[in-house]
Order: sequence, then structure tokens, then C-alpha cells
Amino acid sequence: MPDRILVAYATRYGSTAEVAEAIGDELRKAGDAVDVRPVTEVDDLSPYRAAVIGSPIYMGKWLPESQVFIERNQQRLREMPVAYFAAGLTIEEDKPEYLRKAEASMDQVRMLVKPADVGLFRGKIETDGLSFTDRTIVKLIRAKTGDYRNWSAVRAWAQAVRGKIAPA
Ligand SMILES: Cc1cc2nc3c(=O)[nH]c(=O)nc-3n(C[C@H](O)[C@H](O)[C@H](O)COP(=O)(O)O)c2cc1C
Repeated sequence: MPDRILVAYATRYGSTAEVAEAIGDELRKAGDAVDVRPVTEVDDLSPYRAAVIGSPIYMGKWLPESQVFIERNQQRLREMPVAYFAAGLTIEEDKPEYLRKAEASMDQVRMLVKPADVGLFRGKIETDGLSFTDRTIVKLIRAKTGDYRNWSAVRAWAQAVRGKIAPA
């Protein structure tokens, strides 16, 4: 019987990888066997009994690699409990219309595999290190830069999600 939990993520600048690590850490502390890995490095789902899959939001959407991962593995994922999380800067606004938009970033993957739970977290943008295109977009939309990740919210969600992806 597979007994591990997979925490798989996409990231462009690394901040969502750290969110995934914090989720994995919390599950491990609670006693689970966990692998935290980029979606692009997971080929075999047979060791896993549950999966937590996430992506940052770019222009209202998940990064394609997380979507492709779910598409490619949808058959197997439908047989296990799955939870999704998304990280984005607009989530910090804490306004219903922003939250709805953040939720909408997961519409496609929700249709492929229904999640037992969904987490929405604030993200991080630092202008240094952004690609030219991303820096231009950030300037154009006058996005507020900074690290808005709320670690206690991430950890609290990980603790709560543990119950929702527990074996029946
Ligand atoms: C070009 C660009 C577009 C973005 N678009 C969105 C968006 O539509 N909604 C949102 O909530 N956050 C948006 N963000 C913020 C990112 O989701 C946030 O910075 C995230 O934490 C980045 O994760 P990463 O470091 O793992 O790539 C955008 C950031 C950039 C640079």
C-alpha cells in the first residue's frame, strides 16, 4: 500500500517552493512520510496515497507545468485524496472579488480532479531577479512588491488539510 504524501509545486522565482516546503514540514511534524518536489520531477505516483499540488498565479492562471502535471496524471490522482494551493499577490488584498479571481485560477484543474480542499496564500515579488517581461508587467500594473507570505496561515492550512487527505 502506498503510504507517502506528495507535495508537488511549480514556481518561477522560488517563493512557492518555500510554501510547499513549509506544508511538507508541517505534515512531517504530524508524522507523515512526505516528499516535496517540483511537478516537473515527479514521474511515478505509485508511492503516494495523497497529493497536495500547488502553483503561483501569473496573469490569473496557474503555471502550465502544474496544470500539465494534473492533466497527465488525472487518472491516478482521481483515485487518491488531492488538495490544491495557489500563491498570489492579489490574495493579500483580502477582498472577495480578488479571492474569487484567485479561486478561478484553479477552475481548469478542479474540472480534471476534484480537490478535497483548496488553500490560497499570499505570495512574494521582489523586483530584483525578475525577467525583463515580468518586471515590465509589474511596473505597468503597479504591483506592490514585497514578501507577503503568511507562514502561520500556510502552516495552519497544512494541519487542517492533513485530516482531509487522511486515509478513509
Ligand atoms: C508578471 C507577474 C504576474 C502576476 N500575476 C498575478 C496574478 O494574476 N494574480 C496574483 O494573485 N498574483 C500574481 N502575481 C504574483 C505572483 O503570483 C507571486 O509573486 C508569487 O508568489 C510568485 O511565486 P514564485 O516565486 O513561486 O514564482 C504575478 C507576478 C508577476 C511577476
